[in-house]
Amino acid sequence: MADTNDMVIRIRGLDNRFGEQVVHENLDLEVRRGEILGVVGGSGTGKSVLMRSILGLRRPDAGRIEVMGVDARSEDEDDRNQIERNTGVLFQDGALFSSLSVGENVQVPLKEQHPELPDTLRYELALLKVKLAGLPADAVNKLPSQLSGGMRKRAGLARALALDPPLLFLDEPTAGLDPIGAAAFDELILTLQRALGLTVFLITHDLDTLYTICDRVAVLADKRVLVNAPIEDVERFDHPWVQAYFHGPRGRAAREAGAGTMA
Ligand SMILES: Nc1ncnc2c1ncn2[C@@H]1O[C@H](COP(=O)(O)OP(=O)(O)OP(=O)(O)O)[C@@H](O)[C@H]1O
Repeated sequence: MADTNDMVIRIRGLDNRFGEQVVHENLDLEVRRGEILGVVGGSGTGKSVLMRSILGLRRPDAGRIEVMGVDARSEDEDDRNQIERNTGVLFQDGALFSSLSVGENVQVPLKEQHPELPDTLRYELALLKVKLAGLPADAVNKLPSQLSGGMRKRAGLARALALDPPLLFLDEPTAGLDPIGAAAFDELILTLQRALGLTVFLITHDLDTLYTICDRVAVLADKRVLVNAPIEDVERFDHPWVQAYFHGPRGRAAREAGAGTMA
């Protein structure tokens, strides 16, 4: 059992409802420092709602969420700032401002959190993050519409890393990428996670991502986290969705293709 101090996210008894619809009921989850946690589940099981609750973007109906010791439901400005500084997020659609260049997009969180920084230094920091995300330096002055889908994801990642957060949230980062682009993005996440010592909360449907870079996998089903364990244990979990997902044709292919080759 890991030391409880190693839990960077702790969720207990989480409920989320939309009117009559119950999305989460008494959900518990812990995320350990330095791990890449893959979060999977059928469509509509509440993966994005869970991520938004952790980030404090949605107020749950019940339960307790701590992000590096800070109550995610707190409305105290210092607490909100601390969570914002500790977390970087790559949303599913990249969520870049279309009228701002890539560099300006990356500077948005820097301006909010460090308004005292001179413009030139902010620009240099943005350029550094753009390169860190594997983009060529000239991407910094381009608009998001001038980039490919894969490059836009990298730009979103550069912005997520702007404040050097210890915790990175990725919502379906490889969705919409071709297999080669997806594998390259997986590799980038793993490289950055190792180099920067990040903890990564990664929502995905991509079995290859789970097998190649995730330390543990949490499965959402029946309104809660059904199992949170290394993938070899999750595969064996006796539940119809888990069995269909991991032992269907795609699951078999991903496993045979080289499970754990990168991680
Ligand atoms: N703002 C909202 N108002 C009403 N219902 C919502 C809202 N946000 C999410 N839901 C509902 O909550 C459920 C969970 O949504 P969520 O987006 O978290 O699913 P998901 O697991 O991320 O799905 P997918 O894999 O398809 O992206 C869905 O049924 C969705 O319709």
